[in-house]
Amino acid sequence: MLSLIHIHKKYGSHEVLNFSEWKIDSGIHWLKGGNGTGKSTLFRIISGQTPFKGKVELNGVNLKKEPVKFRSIISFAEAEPQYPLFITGQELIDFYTGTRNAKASQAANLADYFEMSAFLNQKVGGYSSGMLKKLSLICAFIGDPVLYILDEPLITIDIASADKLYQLIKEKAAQGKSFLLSSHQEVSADKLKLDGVFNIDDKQVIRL
Ligand SMILES: Nc1ncnc2c1ncn2[C@@H]1O[C@H](COP(=O)(O)OP(=O)(O)OP(=O)(O)O)[C@@H](O)[C@H]1O
Repeated sequence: MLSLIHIHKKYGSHEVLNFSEWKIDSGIHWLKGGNGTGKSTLFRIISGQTPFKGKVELNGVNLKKEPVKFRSIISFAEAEPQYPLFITGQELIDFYTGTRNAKASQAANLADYFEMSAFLNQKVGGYSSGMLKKLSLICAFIGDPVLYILDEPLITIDIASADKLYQLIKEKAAQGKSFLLSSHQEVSADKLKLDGVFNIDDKQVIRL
């Protein structure tokens, strides 16, 4: 499903990632690693958000050769989402719905599911960190991508929302969708059956 070949990533002279190959099949995958080991960097590479050396392919679609097609089949939720403070949640959702050719009803259902509907006409600048995170998760689930990349999806959201997120991931995975998750908290096996657990160590991605 996803393959990364000969990946090199530096910020200035600071090399963060350097490995020859990482391949994963479809399923739910969890990426571990201490602070600053490169999890977010790896996710940004796969989602086409940062320049890198190497090759990334998802279901045979090459990120560098077909960037628009590639981006249309992935969804990425940042660990710490940042949006212009003056837009409303609804405006952001409408943007995602439009660019992903999704139905407005899908976003409305997601907003209801995460109990965000009442806040969507407020400006994002007034949101709490948990509300902002839930908005980013709603946006990530808009459309019909192949792979969902959720960077630290559990931070700042309450327990009920985390359980809802687990449920949604399970439903999507049952439909054949794949997930790449990072979390400093343990993902308990009774909540989510993981197909792969990986660690970033010494610039490499290692299966645990
Ligand atoms: N935009 C950037 N410019 C310069 N250095 C960066 C940038 N982004 C990340 N880094 C550096 O790259 C390294 C990896 O950072 P990254 O955010 O990918 O780690 P992480 O594993 O996600 O960390 P955490 O668990 O703390 O969120 C760190 O040393 C960080 O300082």
